[in-house]
Amino acid sequence: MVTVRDVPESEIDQVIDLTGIAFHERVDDGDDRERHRWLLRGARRLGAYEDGRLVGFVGGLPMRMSVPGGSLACVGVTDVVVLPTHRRRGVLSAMIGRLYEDLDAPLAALYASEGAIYGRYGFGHADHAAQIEIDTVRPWTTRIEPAPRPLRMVSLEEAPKVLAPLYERAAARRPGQFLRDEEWWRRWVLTSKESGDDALTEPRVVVMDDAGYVIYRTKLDEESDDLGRVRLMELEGDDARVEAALWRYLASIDLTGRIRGARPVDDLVPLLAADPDTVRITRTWQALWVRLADVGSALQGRGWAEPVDTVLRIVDTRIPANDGHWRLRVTGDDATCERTDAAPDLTLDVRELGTVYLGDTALATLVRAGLVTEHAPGAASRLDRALSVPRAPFTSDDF
Ligand SMILES: CC(=O)SCCNC(=O)CCNC(=O)[C@H](O)C(C)(C)COP(=O)(O)OP(=O)(O)OC[C@H]1O[C@@H](n2cnc3c(N)ncnc32)[C@H](O)[C@@H]1OP(=O)(O)O
Repeated sequence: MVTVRDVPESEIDQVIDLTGIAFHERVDDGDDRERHRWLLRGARRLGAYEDGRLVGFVGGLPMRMSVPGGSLACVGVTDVVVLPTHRRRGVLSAMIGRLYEDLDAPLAALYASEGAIYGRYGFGHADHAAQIEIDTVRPWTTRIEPAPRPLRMVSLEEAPKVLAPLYERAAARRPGQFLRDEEWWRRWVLTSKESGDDALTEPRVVVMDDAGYVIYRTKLDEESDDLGRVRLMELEGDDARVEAALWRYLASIDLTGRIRGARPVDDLVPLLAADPDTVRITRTWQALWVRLADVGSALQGRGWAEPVDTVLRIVDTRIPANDGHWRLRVTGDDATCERTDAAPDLTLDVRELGTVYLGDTALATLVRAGLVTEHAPGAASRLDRALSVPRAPFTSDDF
């Protein structure tokens, strides 16, 4: 018989060993394990136990996510694992059920190892990422004049303080970003570990003071005579000229001939490049999944692009407090979302609400796909106009 309960701090190493088995990873003693311990110490830890032995785990990180017009508390769901000997017996469902009993944030979010898993728990894919590759073998220039201000390389020690205000501004402009404290910067972002590629250098940080920054790693191609590569981790600029200067800097790094990185789908670089043939989007993928844990607070807590007054029939089989009719009324800067008995304009599963919440996918497209029912003609398009965001949502942090 499997039971679900909190995992004490003393058992964190057992959790890490379990994740190694489920994710097919080596978990050596060392920096990676210490980093993982740190992450789990700060998490809500739910374990599934059989005869006192840990057979499943779900972690919940207390995070804060940028949403249109501000930020909201969000549980970052991580390290979801079940021992291979116990799979497909409902262990994950039991752990998620327990997690949902006392989620203390309007939102939950996760990265899915497989897209087929989390829709049933009310998560919808909420943003996309694009893999951008830039050929920089020949001199690379931009169509606009890059900001002429100097760039300086900053040590990893100094970086969190310098980058924090720049990142906060960037997160305020773009939904889907997680706010960071100094420890998160040091242990999670600016770390030489977990790059997924041992040949990559530690992160390099280059800043244009009070305007933008780039974090990247580099790697020489030892198997061929090709030039090395720049692995872009983050690039944020307050305006296009600052971004142009940062891209041009990356393109000019000696002994490298290619830049590669995961970027927002509306990244400016394909437009900025003087020779657009040098920039390729090699693939796009669904990145973060979002779950509205508390529909009322999540809808009330985000900013809206236009006034709207609509009734939604939300179907939520896992969190009953969300299930039912909700009236969303947005006037000026004020938004209310309350229960109602009124007839709905739209009927949708809470999963679909996660998909449209950050402005990534249009509700009208979900109506077209037969996933949302529109009772009042035009209701989806009206809500889409209110949901719309000036920049595509994107998430830099992986967890
Ligand atoms: C945020 C993250 O950490 S993502 C990482 C997820 N973890 C992994 O990929 C590691 C390897 N896999 C595992 O550890 C496990 O197989 C898990 C966690 C994915 C699933 O755990 P299980 O205990 O087997 O899931 P459980 O038995 O509760 O299944 C619940 C439902 O999900 C379905 N399901 C579970 N895993 C999958 C999957 N990989 N693909 C499709 N459906 C799945 C089951 O069929 C079941 O469906 P039903 O409710 O219609 O009957």
